[in-house]
Amino acid sequence: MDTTTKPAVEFRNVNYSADELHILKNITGTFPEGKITTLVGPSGAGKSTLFKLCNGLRSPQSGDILIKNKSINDYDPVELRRNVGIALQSATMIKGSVLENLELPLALQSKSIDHDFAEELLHDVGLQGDFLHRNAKDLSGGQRQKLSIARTLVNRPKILLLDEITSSLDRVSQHDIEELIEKINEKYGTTMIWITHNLKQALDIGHYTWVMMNGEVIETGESSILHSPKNERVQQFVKGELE
Ligand SMILES: Nc1ncnc2c1ncn2[C@@H]1O[C@H](COP(=O)(O)OP(=O)(O)OP(=O)(O)O)[C@@H](O)[C@H]1O
Repeated sequence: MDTTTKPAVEFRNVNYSADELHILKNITGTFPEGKITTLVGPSGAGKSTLFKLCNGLRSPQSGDILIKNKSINDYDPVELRRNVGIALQSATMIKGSVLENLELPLALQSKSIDHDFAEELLHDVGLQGDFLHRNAKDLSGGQRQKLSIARTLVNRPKILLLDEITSSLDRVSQHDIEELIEKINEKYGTTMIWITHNLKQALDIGHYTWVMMNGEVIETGESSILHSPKNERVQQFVKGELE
């Protein structure tokens, strides 16, 4: 892993269990600041659970998670949400306009969004300003995902967690979103952690990768390790022999 870049997120011996299941086992590692790191691994490896620990939805039984060198335990929930945004595969919308959806993170803090800022956010994700007054339910899947990403940018998070954000999209929209994430990463230096089942995407877009299996981090490094992994189980995984 990169030793020259500061970590945006650091896991130190993190263990997490639920219902007597040891889901994350002694996770140690860093997600470098300003880089895109992909999180890959078979279904049930613990990838989404790791995200829930990063944004405070779950707490580990032991170990520590540092966000920008400060223990996650020392963040209040609003400060944590401002620093760590999340976008999900489902890109869930509330009933109403694009503007109302974009405003949601601020509405939760009883604030409204500045119109110019709303247009700038749409522009950042490649949507025209006149989308603001459209009904969110009329958007295509790709447009909904762009809006969902714009919504996570309202708080200008330093870290963005992306959970399978392209897996329900067609190839063109998928490519659009990949370009968009690269653009945001370059423009704002946002650290991205991206769960994907698409290894080509991990190779094309990710600077670094973590390979997880059965709650453990098995191999990490530059994304190119996916071309020739050292670990035998990771070799099987990249050949598609593990589900
Ligand atoms: N609250 C919970 N109680 C019990 N088991 C859980 C809980 N949350 C997750 N698990 C289990 O922990 C394991 C890891 O789940 P997780 O969703 O993190 O995996 P994943 O790598 O994201 O999988 P996928 O790629 O299929 O989304 C799974 O076996 C899951 O069933």
